[in-house]
Amino acid sequence: MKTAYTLLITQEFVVFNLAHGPHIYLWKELHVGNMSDGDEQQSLSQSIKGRLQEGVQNSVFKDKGLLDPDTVIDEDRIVGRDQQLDDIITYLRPALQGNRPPNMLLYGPSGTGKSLIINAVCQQVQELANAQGDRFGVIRVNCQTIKSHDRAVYRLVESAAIGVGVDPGVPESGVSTDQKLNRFYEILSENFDSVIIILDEVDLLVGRQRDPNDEPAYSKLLYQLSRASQLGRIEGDVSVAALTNDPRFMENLDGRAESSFNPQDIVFPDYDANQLQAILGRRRDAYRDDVLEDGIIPLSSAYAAQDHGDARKAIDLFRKAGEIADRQGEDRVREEHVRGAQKEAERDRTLTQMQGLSTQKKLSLYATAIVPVYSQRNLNAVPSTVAYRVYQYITDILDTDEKSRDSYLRYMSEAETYNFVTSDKRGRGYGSGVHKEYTFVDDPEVVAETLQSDIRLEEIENDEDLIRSVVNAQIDDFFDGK
Ligand SMILES: Nc1ncnc2c1ncn2[C@@H]1O[C@H](COP(=O)(O)OP(=O)(O)OP(=O)(O)O)[C@@H](O)[C@H]1O
Repeated sequence: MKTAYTLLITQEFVVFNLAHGPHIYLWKELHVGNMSDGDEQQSLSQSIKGRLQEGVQNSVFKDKGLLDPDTVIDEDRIVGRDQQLDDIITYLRPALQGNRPPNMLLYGPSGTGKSLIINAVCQQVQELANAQGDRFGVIRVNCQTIKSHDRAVYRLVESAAIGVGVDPGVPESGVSTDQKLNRFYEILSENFDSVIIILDEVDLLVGRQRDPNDEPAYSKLLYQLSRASQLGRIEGDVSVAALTNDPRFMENLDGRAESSFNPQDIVFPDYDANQLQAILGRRRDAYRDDVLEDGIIPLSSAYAAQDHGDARKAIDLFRKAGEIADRQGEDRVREEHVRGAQKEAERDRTLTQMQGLSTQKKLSLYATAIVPVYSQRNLNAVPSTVAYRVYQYITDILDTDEKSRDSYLRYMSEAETYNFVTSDKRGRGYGSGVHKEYTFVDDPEVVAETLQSDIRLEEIENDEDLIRSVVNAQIDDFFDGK
């Protein structure tokens, strides 16, 4: 039965004048469900459920998991990489014949399939080994966030222990690294005939180096693991597969580590736009039938190909475009959604990289970015002279410190090392000298927008027309002036 009441809603309180006196609720509390036994609550739940279901039913995705960065895909979705597959199959075959596979070094830029291919082959070896009654194990550790050699050893213990369902048997701290290493060898000896240790992003395991000449942690670890196997400190066969983006990785290894690790190299080159299209094509069924416009896969691939052919990036764009379509309640994924996804990705990258810059550096970069954005001419490269004058004008309206032209050039060199811009020197004809010009790696509009909110430049929003005319006056002066 419904209760009769009158309602008074203020900004913060809701007053129910019930028969037995007023009841006052905080408006916020009420929103999260204080009327737990009322019809209103039921209809609110129904409406939330309805909206959730509507979101699921109307989604453009059929199997979004296929575009999840961590999904292990079936073999039939792997495109190309035949040479790398052949090599790794050849190197790992001995594991099925009672012999030790060689150590391996897989290198290539990020998103080129290193983890995918090694994991796919290891999975098959594991299935075959199980079928013939051999105990083959795979221990994976991503070294990206591991800060020291000791921590890396503990992570190996932990990963091995979880894999075989035993207690790590050593605490994370309070015992020596050697004790942890011994426990690791013990777990391996007791549980496996053959083991592959996959060290992903191995070059990031640098550890605490007091001196730049100190041996990096990865060098020490690779030495220990390869020696332990050679010296028989582990009963079964142990091989290490190290994955890295750094083609010069071996140059940084200590001599002893280099000679005991002594890996077989497997190179993973960049993908081109056609290969990326094929990779996305095999995951097309992540989407419902007929929701993808024709240009979606080529455009996502083209953007990712510009960025050294990173398959992860192509897949991310392909997924984010669908997420944008869903957010906008549209039933088709259009090219505009891919462009939106690319802008979001650039904005994220810009934001992350900008965190290290000081306000003056950000201002210099902002002044440079708005030149092509506001220019009436088709301007790809920004002359430093124009950008510096715009910088001066902006510091003037903001009433902030104005740094010298040399400082501005220095800040921009730093922006170059962060890969926001590339620079070139260009002559302006006989007797006119040489000037420096900057080209933005990402869309300068995105860089300018991101910087504008980051350094709270809202106060110059009102001066936008004025700044636009200053930019164009400076450009005209530079190109047409004497
Ligand atoms: N040849 C391929 N066929 C199908 N999918 C691929 C292929 N190469 C890469 N991918 C997909 O791209 C994404 C990135 O691949 P992967 O993680 O293997 O790259 P990586 O080279 O190990 O990168 P990183 O160096 O950053 O760790 C994964 O989702 C993977 O499934």
